[in-house]
Amino acid sequence: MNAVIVPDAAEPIVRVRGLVNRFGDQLVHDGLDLDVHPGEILGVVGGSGSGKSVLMRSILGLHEPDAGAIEVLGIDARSQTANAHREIERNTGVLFQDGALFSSLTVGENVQVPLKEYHPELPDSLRYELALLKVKLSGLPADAINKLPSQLSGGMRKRAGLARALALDPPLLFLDEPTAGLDPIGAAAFDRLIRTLQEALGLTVFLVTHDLDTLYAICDRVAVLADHKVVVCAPIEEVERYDHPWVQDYFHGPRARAAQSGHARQSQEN
Ligand SMILES: Nc1ncnc2c1ncn2[C@@H]1O[C@H](COP(=O)(O)OP(=O)(O)OP(=O)(O)O)[C@@H](O)[C@H]1O
Repeated sequence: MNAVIVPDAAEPIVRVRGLVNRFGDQLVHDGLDLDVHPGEILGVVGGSGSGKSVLMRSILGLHEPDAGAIEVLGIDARSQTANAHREIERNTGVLFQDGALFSSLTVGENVQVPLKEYHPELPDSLRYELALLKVKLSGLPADAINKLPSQLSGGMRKRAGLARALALDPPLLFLDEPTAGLDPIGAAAFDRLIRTLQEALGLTVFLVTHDLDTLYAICDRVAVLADHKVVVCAPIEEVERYDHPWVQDYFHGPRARAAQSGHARQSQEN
């Protein structure tokens, strides 16, 4: 039986060392190092094709890297054993970009998929109640539980995906561009939801994003992928000042100025 792992507060919850990924002649990662600290929201940014998704998939054991070491909650993610794979799956929730819900299952049935897999001993009624709790926790109305994904808006589908990611109470949550495709008000609400859940549940969050507002609003640290590695990983105020062409373009372009002034305005209001 795979149990929930309580993260060691003194150790990185994810540790990546010397990661190498290539596809044919194309080098994606070349000696990439990264630590994710317990209890933080880490934003991962980088240009299109810089390898954010491949990094996330490598950490989750969904992609086999060419070289390097990856530890997740003390488990060797590169170990080929089925038990290591299940331990990681049991302790991580993942929200993929499109929600990745089963289209023929209702929201409630989708949320119950991991519960059925890891807790087959639970009676159906209790599994339903647990799914309902996660649906509500994710900010959906209770009646969404009986709807099919096609009956929901894009934002609601993301919330349903989040409910499923939280089904097993994982200590570690991976979010792949959670605000992509949402309008600015919906995106800000989703950011707030992630921060609230992270604080209430003590989660660690690995968040791949292009959304500058998200970085300013909720990320404790930001890791920038460029030149096949993490060139800087620090609180956003430090990252903004980092002397690297991509970082300077990204954090000092017109969109960044809008996000920064919005963030400053919000901080003043609070
Ligand atoms: N299975 C694969 N086969 C071949 N090439 C791949 C595969 N997966 C990813 N790549 C390549 O690896 C590079 C990094 O891809 P990845 O999806 O990680 O980028 P990303 O930083 O997430 O980009 P985006 O911001 O556009 O989503 C890209 O050039 C991509 O084409």
